Amino acid sequence: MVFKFISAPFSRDMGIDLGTANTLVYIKGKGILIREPSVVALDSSEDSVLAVGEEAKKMIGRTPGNIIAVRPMKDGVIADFDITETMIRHFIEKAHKRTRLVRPRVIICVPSGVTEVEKRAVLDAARSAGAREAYLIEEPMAAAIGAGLPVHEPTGNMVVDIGGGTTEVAIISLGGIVTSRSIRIGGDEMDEAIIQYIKRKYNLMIGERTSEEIKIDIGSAVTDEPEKTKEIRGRDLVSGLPKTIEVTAEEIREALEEPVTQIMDAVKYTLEKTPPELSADVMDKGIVLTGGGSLLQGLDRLLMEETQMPVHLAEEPLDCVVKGTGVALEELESLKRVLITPKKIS
Ligand SMILES: Nc1ncnc2c1ncn2[C@@H]1O[C@H](COP(=O)(O)OP(=O)(O)OP(=O)(O)O)[C@@H](O)[C@H]1O
Repeated sequence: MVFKFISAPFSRDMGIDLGTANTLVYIKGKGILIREPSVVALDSSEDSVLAVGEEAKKMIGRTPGNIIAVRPMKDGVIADFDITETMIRHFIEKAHKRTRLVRPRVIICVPSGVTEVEKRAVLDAARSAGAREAYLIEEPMAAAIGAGLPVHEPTGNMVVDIGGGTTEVAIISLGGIVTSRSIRIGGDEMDEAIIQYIKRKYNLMIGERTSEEIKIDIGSAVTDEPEKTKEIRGRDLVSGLPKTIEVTAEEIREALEEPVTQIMDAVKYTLEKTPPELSADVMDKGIVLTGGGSLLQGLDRLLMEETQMPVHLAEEPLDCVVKGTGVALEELESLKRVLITPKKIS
């Protein structure tokens, strides 16, 4: 007997977490298919795109004069619209294996601080990249949905999403954001703080990638192993030559103190502005941390000490936002209320 497999038709509707550091794409019915750095490499002499994503990230800080590696979403806003559009188009096409037969519905997650002009720009980029309908969802809402919080219930849910460029703090109840605060401090700022610290203390210049590695390997908000060390390489600012030094976990904790304190202050500020009934709910259920920055060692513990509230790190914090856009896609009709732009574009 010959079996004939007929592939079930599946919708290519997609959710995109357009992050400062990483872009993730969720395809309805399939899950997360793309997870790549939000970086585009350009050849400035020919004005052409050389690489997008992982391949482009490898070029950061290592490019010859005519090639530039750009992060179009620096600081949680669209720093360069044309390049952002190129990046969105690339990821949409990649997720569709470069077929252009299906015009998908797309939900894009943007930081809550973006301006109306930027929102329109993202929608236009999605449309020109082939979307049939495009919607926007705010990052803290997507993060809360993705972390499995009951956002529709009449109860206070607090989410702190620490991304690359921004930290978004929000209290959500009944499908809406009641109080929120968005600051331009996130993982990137932590990397920068490490660069500045090493420069000040050791007269050594290190690059963004090295500094991110230091943060991930030995960085912390409160450290249990202050003596732990890491060897790092950079350029001596006096001799101009390459040099290797050792830094301790305690030094890196000190370097990260300022951005970490700013995140703590943003959470406390939001709690102060929260209506009492909702803060009582948060007191019971706790604060949920999402986003890659929340993986900084000891950050959850410090937040617990500073707020005297329970703090939970979401499962797979880097994926919460895109998972939230995925849920929004699956339940588009009932969730339209939480989408910023319910009006379809076509
Ligand atoms: N284990 C870790 N410890 C500390 N930081 C980490 C860890 N893993 C990832 N990060 C940091 O998380 C950040 C990226 O997080 P994420 O992908 O959630 O941000 P994003 O969604 O791209 O940014 P945004 O939300 O600002 O648009 C980077 O700064 C990265 O260095």
